[in-house]
Amino acid sequence: MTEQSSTDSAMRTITLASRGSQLAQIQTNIVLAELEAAFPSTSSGGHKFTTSFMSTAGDKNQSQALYLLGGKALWTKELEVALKEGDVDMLVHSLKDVPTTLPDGCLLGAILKREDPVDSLVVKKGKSWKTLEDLPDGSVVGTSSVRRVAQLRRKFPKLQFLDVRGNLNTRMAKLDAEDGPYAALILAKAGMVRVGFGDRLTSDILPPTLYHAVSQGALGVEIRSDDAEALRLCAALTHWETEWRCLAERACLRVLEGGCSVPVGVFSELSAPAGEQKGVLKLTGCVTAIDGQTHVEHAVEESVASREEAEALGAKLAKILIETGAKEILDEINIDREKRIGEAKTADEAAKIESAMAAPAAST
Ligand SMILES: NCc1[nH]cc(CCC(=O)O)c1CC(=O)O
Repeated sequence: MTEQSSTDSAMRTITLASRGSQLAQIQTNIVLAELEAAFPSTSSGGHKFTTSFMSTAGDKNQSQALYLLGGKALWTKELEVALKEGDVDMLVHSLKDVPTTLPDGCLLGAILKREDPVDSLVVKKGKSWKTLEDLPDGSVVGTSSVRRVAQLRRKFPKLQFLDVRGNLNTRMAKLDAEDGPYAALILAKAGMVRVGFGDRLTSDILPPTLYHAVSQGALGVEIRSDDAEALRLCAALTHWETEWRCLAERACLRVLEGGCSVPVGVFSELSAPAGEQKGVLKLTGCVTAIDGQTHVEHAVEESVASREEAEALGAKLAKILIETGAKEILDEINIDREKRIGEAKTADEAAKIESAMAAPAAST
């Protein structure tokens, strides 16, 4: 450690890092701007903030289906190595891509105010369809999320769902390609709005038609557990209502995971009296079989006065879902996973399926 950083923390430069995609860079710059506004530099010093962008396993492999890729830390693992080594100080993530259990030595320092968490429809350029109901029978809808496919197969049995990969620009190009297969895509509204594609969204797909992913629309900042200075800075970024909702949603997913990737959807609302840090949290969750045949849904509602109480409510919802049918869905997914691992031709392929199917990344 240099003398400067050990004696004068005000002079420390804090490096914010993320993936290098356009969306990730925009998100990191949102956090940068908030930090610079909250901690302006003064003539006598103050904080310096800078950014660093890196590509991850998820970025490098855009041809394989998400569920066949490297497991739950697809987007975060390489960044966490840089964080732990001290090369960077804060990781800016889409919270929905952050595994529900963080590696030892890392913690979520901040959760920022959420954008609308809903999923929305984007239709091919030149088409006049606005909603899923408008699409002709047999239309191909692009999404790489098993959660969306599972829920929508039930309600739109005449539509076809097809994987679509790549960053948002790539996906939009695939949608609009004249000879491309897609009539429409389903994407998280938050990401589309952030990259400036908001005007392409033709309709929101709201619950109970489609429950969104856990933590969708929220940004999370991951830091080293022992970095007291980063934690102090992060406190200025956190929007407590979003934090409590997302911690409750993440607690629900953590209990449901039990080592397998599941199509989990949620919806949460927190009504808080003005000026007070407590409120009534209502959380709805659902688990849907991959083929869309079975669907379990439940809602819980309680007064909460702390993060821990919000998390406890999320865990309680998960237990109710497990008791009311989610267990059978999870068991079936596990049996399918075992079968696929058994059928794998090489140990390498088996390990790949094993880790990929332990992944919530596939359920986004
Ligand atoms: N799974 C990829 C991903 N991770 C975060 C977002 C953007 C939305 C968000 O911040 O929740 C997206 C794109 C999408 O699902 O359409």
